[in-house]
Amino acid sequence: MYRADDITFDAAGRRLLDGATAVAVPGRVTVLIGPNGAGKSTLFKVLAGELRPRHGRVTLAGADIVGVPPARLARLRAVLPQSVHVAFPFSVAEVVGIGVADGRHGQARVERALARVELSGLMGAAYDRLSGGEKQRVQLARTLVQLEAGDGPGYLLLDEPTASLDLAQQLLVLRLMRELAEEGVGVLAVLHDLNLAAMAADEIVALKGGRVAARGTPADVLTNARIAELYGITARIGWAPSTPFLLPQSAQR
Ligand SMILES: Nc1ncnc2c1ncn2[C@@H]1O[C@H](COP(=O)(O)OP(=O)(O)OP(=O)(O)O)[C@@H](O)[C@H]1O
Repeated sequence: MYRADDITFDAAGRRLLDGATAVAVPGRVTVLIGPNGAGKSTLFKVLAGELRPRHGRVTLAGADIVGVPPARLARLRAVLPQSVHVAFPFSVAEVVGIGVADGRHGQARVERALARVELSGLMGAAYDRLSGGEKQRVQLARTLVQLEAGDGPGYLLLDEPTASLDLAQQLLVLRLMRELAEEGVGVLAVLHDLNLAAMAADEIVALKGGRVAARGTPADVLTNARIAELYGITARIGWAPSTPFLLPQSAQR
């Protein structure tokens, strides 16, 4: 398992995370939700090894990731951050194959990954000319190549992977997350959209004020009381058929 346990993180004299725990489990999809400023991206960056916690540990298969060499870490887990800046005029295929395009195998992996995100037609296109949503799917394809070239199914961390995608592409990403989990990958994603979270997640972890406010199945977590506590709104909750969906109603006064 890939665990961030009891994480406390401070910045600029503020406690951004306060004893938060999140776990990516092979074969399962875990989704982090919570209001703006809850600490989701901070916890994500701690998990990814980008930020060092003040207290708590991040471990992969029992080993503290601090001691895992970066090249080994890259073969065990792939990370899709919220935004990626590509400074050079690379083609789509070059971005997708960054770091792992080893000859014929690399080329085949790049082609497979682009087909999975339905962007085969853009293989030779200039990355910097793509739309925001296309860039996001190209970056997702990059993580697929990285996982395929890695040691074992591995783990995939996604920060807001559906942020600039239309409805069809959101569903594509959800379907990919599920397929990867079925292939044994441990998937952990930050999602804002609670309906997408309900559709995607085996387990939801809800953060508020840097603490875990709730965790469990979508049906456990997405209740009226929790939604009010987390977001200060009321919501109408329906079922489709056993997955909850939410219609936000009004801010609580
Ligand atoms: N380096 C930093 N220094 C000071 N405060 C920070 C720093 N990084 C984040 N914060 C603050 O920490 C809080 C949590 O930020 P974070 O980005 O983790 O929240 P989030 O849950 O991902 O929010 P959002 O949904 O808006 O993306 C916010 O109030 C943010 O302003």
